[in-house]
Amino acid sequence: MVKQRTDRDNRIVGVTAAVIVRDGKILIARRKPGKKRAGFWEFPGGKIRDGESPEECLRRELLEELNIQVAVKTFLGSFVHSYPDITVELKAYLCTWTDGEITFRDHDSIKWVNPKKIARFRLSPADIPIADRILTLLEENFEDDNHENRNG
Ligand SMILES: Nc1nc2c([nH]c(=O)n2[C@@H]2O[C@H](COP(=O)(O)OP(=O)(O)OP(=O)(O)O)[C@@H](O)[C@H]2O)c(=O)[nH]1
Repeated sequence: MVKQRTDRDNRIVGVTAAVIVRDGKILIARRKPGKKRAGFWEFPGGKIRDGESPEECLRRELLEELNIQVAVKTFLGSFVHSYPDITVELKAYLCTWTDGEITFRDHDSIKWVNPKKIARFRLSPADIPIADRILTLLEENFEDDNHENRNG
């Protein structure tokens, strides 16, 4: 069996990731110097605290990290990834930005990107399956739209 590195209690650490969509673009944020995986782009979010739901975690983290309020919508999937220091289970949700102006705390830059161009950015490795999931959903919607157009 492959040995996974986990937290002190030998757990996989649950982490939330918000895929915030606006005008067809999604928000990515770059981890600031001094943080683990500094310089990598990720979806904002963070570690789920004991007793907290992923949705509560996202609302708390987005307020703490970016100073914005979000509505948590669709669950996109959950992806486990092992780094040398931690194993995370990243739980991704589509979110919409409902209030507040963005200011950063844990990041040094943010970008709104066309999901089709996301591969140009050096994403945290755990986020790559999320980006793939978003692209698959976009393709499925495109196919659905084409299907509807053809049939009605
Ligand atoms: N927030 C966030 N963390 C991610 C993503 N992808 C990914 O691998 N991670 C990893 O998941 C862990 C979450 O850490 P974090 O630093 O954002 O969370 P936090 O603020 O709650 O914890 P902290 O107070 O220990 O820094 C880090 O090891 C981070 O590198 C992502 O898309 N968003």
